[in-house]
Amino acid sequence: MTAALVADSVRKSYGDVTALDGVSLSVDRGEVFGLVGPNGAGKTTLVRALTGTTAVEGSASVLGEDPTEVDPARIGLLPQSFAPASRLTPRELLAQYAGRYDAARDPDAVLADVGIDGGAAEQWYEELSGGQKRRVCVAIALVNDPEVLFLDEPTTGIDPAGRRALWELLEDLAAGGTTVFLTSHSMAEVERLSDRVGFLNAGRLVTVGAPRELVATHGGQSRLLVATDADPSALADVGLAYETSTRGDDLVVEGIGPRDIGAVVDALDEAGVEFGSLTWKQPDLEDVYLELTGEAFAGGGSEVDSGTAPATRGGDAR
Ligand SMILES: Nc1ncnc2c1ncn2[C@@H]1O[C@H](COP(=O)(O)OP(=O)(O)OP(=O)(O)O)[C@@H](O)[C@H]1O
Repeated sequence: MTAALVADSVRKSYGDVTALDGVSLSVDRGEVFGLVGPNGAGKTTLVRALTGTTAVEGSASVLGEDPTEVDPARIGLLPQSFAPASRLTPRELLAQYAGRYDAARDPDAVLADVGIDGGAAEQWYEELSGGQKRRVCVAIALVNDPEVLFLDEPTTGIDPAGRRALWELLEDLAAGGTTVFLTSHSMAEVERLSDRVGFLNAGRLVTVGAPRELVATHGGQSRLLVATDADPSALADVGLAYETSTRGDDLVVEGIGPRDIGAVVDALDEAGVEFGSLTWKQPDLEDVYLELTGEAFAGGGSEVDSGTAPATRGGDAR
C-alpha cells in the first residue's frame, strides 16, 4: 500500500529565509503524525508543501498523487490562519462548504461533533468567541469526511474542555482510519494523539519517532521541580546530592525518585530556602522538546518561550 504522505528532499526559501531545508518523511495511511518545533521552524510551510498550496523544490505526494492533483474531496485542511465569511452562521458556512463536494457529511452532525450547536450554530461567525470560531474551522475541514486530514495548530484558543473533546474526536477519526497530519505547540496534545512525532528545527527534521521512544531516548530522568524565589546563590548552599538547574522560576532537581523527595524538603528547610510547591515529574515529550531545541517552556508548558534558563550549579551525585 502506498504511503498517505511523502515528502522527499523538500526545500523552500522565501528570499534569504530557508523555511524548509531538505525535509524527507513518509506517513502511513491511518497514522497520526505530529509535527512540532519552535516558531518559524517551517511547520506551516511543510503543511503547505504537502497540500500543494505552495510550490517547493523536491517532491511531495498525497495518497500517491501530486498534492495539486489529488481529489480535494479526499483531503481536509485546517490552515493555521483561516477566516471564513464573517456574516454567515456556522450552519450556513458548513452547508456552503458541504456543497463543494458530491458527498458530504450532515452539517449539523459535524457541528455537533466539534461542540457547536444550539444558539452558537445560528450566530454570525464574526460574533463567535475565538475558540468557537476555531471549532467551526475544524468542522469545515471535516465536512467532506476526508481520508487525510491536515490540522495546523487546531486547538489554539480552544478552552481545556473543548480541547479534550476535540482530542477525543480526532482519536475516533484515527480509529476509523483517517490519516492525520497535525502541527501543535502543545506537547500534551501531540504526545496523546500521535503515533509518531517529527521535530522540525530551522527547516530540518531533527528526529522522528513514537512519543515513547523519543521520551526514552531524549527525555532524560525523572525530576523534581521546586517553585522558589530563592536566590541561586542560596540554592548553591543547600548541598543536594543531585544535579540541579533552574527552569523559569523552578529549581530542577534531576534524577530523583519519588521516595527521595522528603530528603530534598529536609535539605531545603535546613538551608532556610522557602519554596511554594513541589512537582515530581517523569520525563515527557516536553522534555524531549527542550533537549532537542535547547529552548525553554513558559509556565504551564503548552507555549514556547525562547529564553533558556541558566544552570545554577551542578551538585555531586552521592
Ligand atoms: N509567505 C512568506 N513569506 C516570507 N517568509 C515566509 C512566508 N511564510 C513563511 N515564511 C518564513 O518561513 C519560515 C518558516 O515559517 P513557518 O510559518 O513555516 O513556521 P512555523 O514552524 O509554522 O512557525 P509557527 O510555529 O510560528 O507557526 C519563517 O522564517 C517565516 O518567517
